[in-house]
Amino acid sequence: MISDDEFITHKDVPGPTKEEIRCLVMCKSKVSPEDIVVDICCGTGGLTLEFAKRSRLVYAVDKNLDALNTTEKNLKKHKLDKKVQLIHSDALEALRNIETFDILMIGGSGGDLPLLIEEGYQKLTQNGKIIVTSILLETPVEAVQTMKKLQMDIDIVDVSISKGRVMKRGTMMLARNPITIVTGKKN
Ligand SMILES: C[S@@+](CC[C@H](N)C(=O)[O-])C[C@H]1O[C@@H](n2cnc3c(N)ncnc32)[C@H](O)[C@@H]1O
Repeated sequence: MISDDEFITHKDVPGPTKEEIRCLVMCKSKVSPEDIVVDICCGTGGLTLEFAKRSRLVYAVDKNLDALNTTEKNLKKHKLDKKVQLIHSDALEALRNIETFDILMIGGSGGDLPLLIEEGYQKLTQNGKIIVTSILLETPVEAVQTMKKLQMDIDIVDVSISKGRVMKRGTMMLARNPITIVTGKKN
């Protein structure tokens, strides 16, 4: 796993998905070296880079050019740029133009989540997975409702991570936002 402080960041782009959450996403995705992955809403590239290390090809999509440029810088820094195709586009439009894939990662939806899941499902290979990570309460509910309609196998994990800061007097545990990870597998 790449440490959080090894990512180049940009003031107008949300930082990378935290290392411990990336770890869980990789575990839930069961990504393999043959897989094609689509990471929509790639942001700083936190998940794009982890998938690139473990798969055949990643399509990284973001509508914000600063985000794509930041992802590109991080890919170059970690020598993973050959594995990734960057797409500057709205998520739904990008999905409509990609033929097929094994894993669809949705790390932000801009309000189109059910549509994204439905469109992604059509292109997903047998046993392929759609993963949704969220800090909002409503997003996992929307994801589960849509995946249920599509008769996917659904796994839901909600994690609250605290990181320890070692100080002179002792160690202070600092809480981070709870994150929900919803994974749907196509039957
Ligand atoms: C929280 S960040 C993703 C962080 C990323 N997973 C990482 O680990 O670095 C969300 C990103 O989603 C992008 N985004 C939001 N709605 C979008 C949409 N409809 N189409 C494409 N990108 C979108 C934003 O521009 C932003 O860069």
